[in-house]
Amino acid sequence: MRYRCPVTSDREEHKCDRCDRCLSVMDLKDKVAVVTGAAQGLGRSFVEILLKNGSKVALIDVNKSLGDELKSTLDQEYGRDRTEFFTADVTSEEDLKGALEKIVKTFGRIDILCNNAGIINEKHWEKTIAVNLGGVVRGTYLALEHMKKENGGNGGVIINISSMAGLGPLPVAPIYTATKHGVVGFSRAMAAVSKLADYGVRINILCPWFVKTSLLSSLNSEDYIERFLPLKAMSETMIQKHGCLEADVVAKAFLVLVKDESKNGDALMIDPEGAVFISFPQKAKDLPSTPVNLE
Ligand SMILES: NC(=O)C1=CN([C@@H]2O[C@H](COP(=O)(O)OP(=O)(O)OC[C@H]3O[C@@H](n4cnc5c(N)ncnc54)[C@H](O)[C@@H]3O)[C@@H](O)[C@H]2O)C=CC1
Ligand SMILES: CCCCCC(=O)/C=C/[C@H]1C=CC(=O)[C@@H]1CCCCCCC(=O)O
Repeated sequence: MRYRCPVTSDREEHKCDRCDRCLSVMDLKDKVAVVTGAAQGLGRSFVEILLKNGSKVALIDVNKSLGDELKSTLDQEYGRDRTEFFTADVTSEEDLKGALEKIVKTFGRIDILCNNAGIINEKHWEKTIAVNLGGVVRGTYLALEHMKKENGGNGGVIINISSMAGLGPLPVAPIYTATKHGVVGFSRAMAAVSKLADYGVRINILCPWFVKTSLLSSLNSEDYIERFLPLKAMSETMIQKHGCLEADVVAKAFLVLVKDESKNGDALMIDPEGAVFISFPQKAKDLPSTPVNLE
């Protein structure tokens, strides 16, 4: 079917502010993407939408059995050369550094990184900080070494998965809330660094509402929310009132952040009513517009 602009209905060259022709849209064909926490849930949905858009995808997860199982499933649907699975713990510098080096050796480059691995554990809260915030920081820093133009990289985009708990309090999980707020702040700051240092890498944030995955069951278990268990009814009420998202719907919002090359330092919130870009308080002061050499 011939292309028709959704805004102007034009079929020829034109100017508008929404369609793929006019928006600077990243072509995902033959790009190399990396997804952490890829073996199930949202990570699996991000892997699948990237494959459907023509990318090659490196899957990283600490769960070897689930990762091997998914790799085998994807081989049958997309062919063996479109994906690779690497067992790695995002809290380990050695693991994640090694995995990214193997990925560059295998696929030759990294164009897209999704720091998705995350847990809810208010009992062992130091682990939650290590995975949800430490893992995002580590993945961002390690991938930038391969992606930034000053290192001979091709640039690209990093999508860090926060949560709506990165924008407001989730009382049943205060440490989870803190880590997700940290992901928002860190990612927006690194997006500014990338712009100032001319890395050529966009860094964006995805903030989903409750999604039907295995993580959600953590909110009902004393093993994971411990002293906040009496508050679990709050989350149940929110889910009953507003509903729960499907992972493949969240993946469509993820794709917007990947493809729209005008987005850097932007946070996209998605809940059952839809997706909206978050407007943050105006910057306290204007950032310098000229690139700064950080070496
Ligand atoms: N499910 C939900 O309601 C929401 C989830 N999120 C976020 O989305 C991301 C994905 O969550 P879900 O898919 O729901 O969870 P999930 O539990 O279904 O999948 C998470 C994956 O991450 C992996 N993982 C955990 N720790 C790891 C580590 N140290 N190293 C490597 N891999 C590790 C797990 O093995 C698992 O395969 C998380 O960052 C979560 O905080 C955000 C908002 C809502
Ligand atoms: C298991 C992960 C839970 C994901 C859903 C979630 O984090 C929900 C959080 C909400 C619960 C109470 C809140 O206050 C949280 C959301 C606050 C959203 C704030 C929206 C900000 C804005 O509209 O600009």
